[in-house]
Amino acid sequence: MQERLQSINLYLIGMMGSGKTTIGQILAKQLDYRFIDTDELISKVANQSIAEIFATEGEEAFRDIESQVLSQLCAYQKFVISTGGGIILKKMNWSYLRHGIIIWLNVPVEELYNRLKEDTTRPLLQHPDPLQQLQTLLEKRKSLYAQADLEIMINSGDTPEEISNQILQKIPSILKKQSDSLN
Ligand SMILES: Nc1ncnc2c1ncn2[C@@H]1O[C@H](COP(=O)(O)OP(=O)(O)OP(=O)(O)O)[C@@H](O)[C@H]1O
Ligand SMILES: O=C(O)C1=C[C@@H](O)[C@@H](O)[C@H](O)C1
Ligand SMILES: [Mg+2]
Repeated sequence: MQERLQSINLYLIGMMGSGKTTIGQILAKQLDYRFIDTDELISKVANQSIAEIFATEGEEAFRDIESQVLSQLCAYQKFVISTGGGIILKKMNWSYLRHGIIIWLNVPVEELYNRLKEDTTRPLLQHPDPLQQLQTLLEKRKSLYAQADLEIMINSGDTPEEISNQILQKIPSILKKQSDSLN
C-alpha cells in the first residue's frame, strides 16, 4: 500500500468530534507516515488554545492562520493531516487539500453530540443548544465535505481501529480513479 500511495498525503476532514485526530494518529502509524493536526499546530505556533484564538482574535483571523498552515503543510509528503472542522469553508483551502487524498469522516450528529457534550474546548459549540448547533453546522457544510475523494460513513460503535482499517481498504479504489482520470 505504501508503495502505491507514493508518499501522497492523506487529509482527514469532517465535523468537530468526528475523530479526525484520533483516527489520523492510528492511520499514520499503520502507514508509517508522520502525523500532524492543524488545530494542534496552530495552537502551538500561536501559543494559545483554539478557544483563546477565537476569543481574542476572532474566527476570521483563525481561518486565515488555518489557511496559511495548510498551504505550508501541503509542500511535505508522507503525512496524515487531521484538519480543523471548518477547513472546508475557504475555497482556497481546497486547492491545497487536492494535493493529497481527502477523506471525510461522516458521523451522525447525535453521535457527535454524545462525544462532545462534556467538552468545553470547541468554541463553536459554546451555545445554548449544542445539538441544534451541530445540526445547523452540518447542514451548512455537508455539500462541502461531500467533495472529498472518499466518504467514510461511521456508525456509533465503530472503533477507531475499524475505521482506520476501512480507510486503508478503500484507498486503492481512489488511487485507481485518480490514475484512470490521468489516462
Ligand atoms: N470511533 C470512535 N468511537 C468513539 N469515540 C471516538 C471515536 N473517534 C473519536 N472518538 C472520541 O470522540 C472525541 C472527539 O474525537 P477527535 O478529537 O479525534 O475528533 P476531531 O474530529 O479531531 O475533532 P475536532 O475537529 O474538534 O478537532 C474524542 O473524545 C475521541 O476519543
Ligand atoms: O468546526 C469548526 O469550525 C472548528 C473545528 C475545530 O477543529 C477547530 O478548528 C475550531 O474549533 C473550529
Ligand atoms: Mg481534532
